[in-house]
Amino acid sequence: MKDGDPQETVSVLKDGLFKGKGAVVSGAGTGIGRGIVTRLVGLGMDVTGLGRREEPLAETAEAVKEMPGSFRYQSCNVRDIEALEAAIEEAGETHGIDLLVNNAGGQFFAPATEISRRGWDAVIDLNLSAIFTATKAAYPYLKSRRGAVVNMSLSGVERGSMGLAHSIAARSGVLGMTRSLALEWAGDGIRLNCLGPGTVVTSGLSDEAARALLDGLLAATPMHCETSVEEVAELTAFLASPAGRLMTGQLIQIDGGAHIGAGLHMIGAA
Ligand SMILES: CCCCCCCCC/C=C/C(=O)SCCNC(=O)CCNC(=O)[C@H](O)C(C)(C)COP(=O)(O)OP(=O)(O)OC[C@H]1O[C@@H](n2cnc3c(N)ncnc32)[C@H](O)[C@@H]1OP(=O)(O)O
Ligand SMILES: NC(=O)C1=CN([C@@H]2O[C@H](COP(=O)(O)OP(=O)(O)OC[C@H]3O[C@@H](n4cnc5c(N)ncnc54)[C@H](OP(=O)(O)O)[C@@H]3O)[C@@H](O)[C@H]2O)C=CC1
Repeated sequence: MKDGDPQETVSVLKDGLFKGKGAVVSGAGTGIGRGIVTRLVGLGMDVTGLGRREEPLAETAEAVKEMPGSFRYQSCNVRDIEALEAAIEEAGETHGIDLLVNNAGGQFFAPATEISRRGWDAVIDLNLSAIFTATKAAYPYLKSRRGAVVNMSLSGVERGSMGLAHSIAARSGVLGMTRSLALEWAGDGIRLNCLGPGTVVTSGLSDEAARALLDGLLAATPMHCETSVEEVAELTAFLASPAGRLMTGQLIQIDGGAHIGAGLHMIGAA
């Protein structure tokens, strides 16, 4: 994003759009999650943020405190089923859930031969099972508001990716689950979609190995660009807005064409 302030540049939704609406965003203390919270609260939403560490969540709270909506947070490990269910219920009872953003996620980068069963389970728990738990727990609240779910996925999830067998398996599972629940819950007016960002330069991609791959990733992206946090946030808000009313069961890739080029799926091949 080269022109002007990124938020200004990509903001197309109208002020006050989400006044009186409620959301839950996981992974709300950093990166994409913080960007989504910032946009939703800016549009007037009351948002509960989840994450394990309090400090980054408190920083998000500080960043949005003057904005039209509100932000509260709870320390919660989304791999702890009971804690996650309790956090969703509390948010639902406090401000209702018009939007659930399952954004917390991540993985380590390793060839399949170096992924232990515990490593596999950790990545599947975080990137697949936790999303099912949160979405199921949010169902009654989503139903009463005819709400929406946005599941954070990866660009190129429908292709394989070297070094990411566990994560791609989990996120492919989320895509299948998203489409299945889009069918099951369509009659309740609940819509579910996946977003597939390309390369977003956040603290999650700041280690040395990731930085070393970044240039290659961007070179292999047809539009030769990163995806900004603000672009992912605006699209998330769009999907929850009345303009997204007929969109459900979709994977929307916001990646400068990476998924149709020699993008993320070729990571490690270079
Ligand atoms: C580089 C370029 C990237 C480039 C990658 C490009 C990706 C595309 C874009 C995606 C970007 C992002 O997702 S950005 C977000 C990135 N942020 C993150 O990924 C942070 C979140 N990640 C995590 O918390 C961890 O990776 C995760 C494993 C999921 C959970 O960690 P836990 O603390 O619960 O688990 P641990 O106790 O540490 O480990 C559990 C098991 O996993 C194994 N394990 C952990 N790390 C391992 C590793 N590097 N290689 C092998 N095995 C590993 C351990 O050995 C354990 O198995 P045993 O030894 O058998 O006991
Ligand atoms: N950056 C990128 O290029 C891309 C990222 N993505 C995906 O977007 C999402 C956000 O990534 P990004 O912002 O870049 O990375 P970050 O590492 O900054 O964000 C991950 C967030 O998830 C939270 N989290 C991780 N594990 C848990 C857990 N067990 N319980 C609760 N919260 C947890 C972390 O908080 P805490 O550690 O405090 O728990 C952190 O806030 C992830 O799913 C990522 O895989 C997808 C495509 C590209």
